[in-house]
Amino acid sequence: MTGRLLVLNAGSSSLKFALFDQGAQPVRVAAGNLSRIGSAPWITLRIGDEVTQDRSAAEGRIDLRTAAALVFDALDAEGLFGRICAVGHRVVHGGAKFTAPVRLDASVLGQLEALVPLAPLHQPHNLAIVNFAGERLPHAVQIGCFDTAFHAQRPRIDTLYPLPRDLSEQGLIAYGFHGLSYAHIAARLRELDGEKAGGRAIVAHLGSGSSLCAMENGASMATTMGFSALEGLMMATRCGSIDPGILLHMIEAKGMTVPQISDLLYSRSGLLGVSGISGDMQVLIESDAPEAREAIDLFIYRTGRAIGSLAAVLSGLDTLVFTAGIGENSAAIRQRLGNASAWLGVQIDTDANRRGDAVISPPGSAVMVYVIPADEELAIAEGMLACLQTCIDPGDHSVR
Ligand SMILES: Nc1ncnc2c1ncn2[C@@H]1O[C@H](COP(=O)(O)OP(=O)(O)O)[C@@H](O)[C@H]1O
Ligand SMILES: CC(=O)OP(=O)(O)O
Ligand SMILES: [Mg+2]
Repeated sequence: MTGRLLVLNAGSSSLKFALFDQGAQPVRVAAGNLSRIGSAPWITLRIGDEVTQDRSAAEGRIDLRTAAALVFDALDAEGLFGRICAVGHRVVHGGAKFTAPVRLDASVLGQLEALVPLAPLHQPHNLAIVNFAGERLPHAVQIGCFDTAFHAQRPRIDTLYPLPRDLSEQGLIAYGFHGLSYAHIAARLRELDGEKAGGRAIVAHLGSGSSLCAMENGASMATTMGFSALEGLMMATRCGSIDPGILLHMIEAKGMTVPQISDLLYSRSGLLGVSGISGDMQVLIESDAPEAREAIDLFIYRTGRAIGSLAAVLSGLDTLVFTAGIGENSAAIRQRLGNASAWLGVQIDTDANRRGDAVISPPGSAVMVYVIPADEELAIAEGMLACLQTCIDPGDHSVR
């Protein structure tokens, strides 16, 4: 009997999880999501095609370690806890060093801990979940797969900031994130379009955290997130790109401390900050408040502008892909971003978009527009298999 792979994908508003049978290719046997961890935690679990859990998971805000405990309990209750031989984790920041899946031993974990200040909404929670999984499944191998890895080979010019050279050499460069999602989308585009993989493509990963990736034949050429997961698009609670002069003003004129500024930029800005209501796009869409409307308008404006900027990197556009929570579920946001990108040749078929079809551009349009579900879990499971084959002896799970 083969072992099973448990995948844990901690995002800023959710803990997604999946169980795969180990084989030449990973075969998914169960999957679920503990969403809205910051407001009203809700868990869904699907085994095969059957939804076995779809319920409130806790009262009010929980941390990710608690979320992991709830997920482990849900798996246990369904009898899915045995046979897990490896746990794969989405680790948001791999820095300059970790550009491929790696076994999470004490030395690696120490190095990843040092990157916590660069991704405070994610990295500490990722590592807390690794520790938790190690306690609950002490015999399972733990493997980290990195959001930064997919972007590591992109042109150097896109990684540089116009700062003194010695700072770039110290690692103050743009890393880019959401790479596990982009790797999966690139693989799907390759299935749909062969080696061209959509040619000059922009992938819009619009979730709680949002970013864009410009791809050429499936390879990352440019991306909107940078040194940290703060840069680029306006997000649920993160500001995205702002004038760094604002930070100087906060420090000099307002006397704000580093933790106060960090809290402002990561947790009190974006859709939440502008609306004053919520960082959840669905809540804002359903609201009549003018502040909610303005927050959505700003999200569209800035995302549309960024699509234009990445199209300039690609010198044109053949393919546009929407993915992640907002990209997959909101026809209204897709329509508005399509309209904002009409000058690039983007057209949206209103009915196909409303139905959420896989292709939402009309036949014969200059730019193919797809909706492709994010599947970071599959990208992680594939990374785990590669790591188990290359760096771990399958016999005893010890490092070769
Ligand atoms: N039907 C919908 N309309 C608009 N936004 C939606 C819809 N469904 C989900 N979302 C948004 O998707 C976001 C969560 O996306 P997700 O990719 O799961 O985030 P993360 O992985 O960062 O936790 C939430 O902000 C939620 O509002
Ligand atoms: C990197 C990042 O922002 O991830 P998420 O969208 O899952 O919060
Ligand atoms: Mg996510």
